[in-house]
Amino acid sequence: MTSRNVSRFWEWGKKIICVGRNYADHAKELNNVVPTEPVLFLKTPSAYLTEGSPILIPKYSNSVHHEIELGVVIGKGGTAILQSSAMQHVAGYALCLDMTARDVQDDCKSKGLPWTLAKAFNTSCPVSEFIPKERIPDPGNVKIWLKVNGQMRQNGCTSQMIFSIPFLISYISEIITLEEGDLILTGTPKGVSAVQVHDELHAGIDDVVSMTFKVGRL
Ligand SMILES: CC(=O)CC(=O)C(=O)O
Ligand SMILES: [Mg+2]
Repeated sequence: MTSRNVSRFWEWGKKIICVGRNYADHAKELNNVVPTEPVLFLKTPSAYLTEGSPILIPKYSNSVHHEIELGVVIGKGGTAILQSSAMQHVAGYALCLDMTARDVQDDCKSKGLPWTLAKAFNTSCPVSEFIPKERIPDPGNVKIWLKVNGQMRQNGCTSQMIFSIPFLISYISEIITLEEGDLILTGTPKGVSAVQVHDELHAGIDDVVSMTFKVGRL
């Protein structure tokens, strides 16, 4: 038994594993090919942000995009987890933002460089409160939405994911051992766009959870 409470997973310093291009409509809006295998990248724990503190646009970017995503919080670790038992490793969920310095990412892509500067900067992973798994009986069919200053920008459904949550847990755990407190970001639907200083981002999962973040600059 651990004395820590997974409902405050962002304080644990564990891994943030992100899946990219998991929605065909988003891959297409950025002129990316629709993948046949998951595209993975990482954020560091200093990317975590909870409500009440602002998202900070880094000095080196002029185009930071919002990406609303369903996050899966791991409750029981494992390596080479079978798809059939993958959901037993889930403690719950969180609504997450994969804030992305798109101009930097485009530059990295053109030079064949890794995406760390674009994806892993401090405050690049705002998260909602923890949602126990019982509150989302079918995580493969929930609506995730995001408004900027009251205007709907992203309004997708996790049923549009190319790779399901059990598949992702199994696939990732073959490569990277999953631990209690890790977070998997499952990709974003279409509608990503640049945010500006003083913007207000308001997002939700069906009627399960909502969260609000303001945007600032370093
Ligand atoms: C092109 C991307 O930034 C991929 C990504 O993060 C996604 O959610 O899709
Ligand atoms: Mg993303």
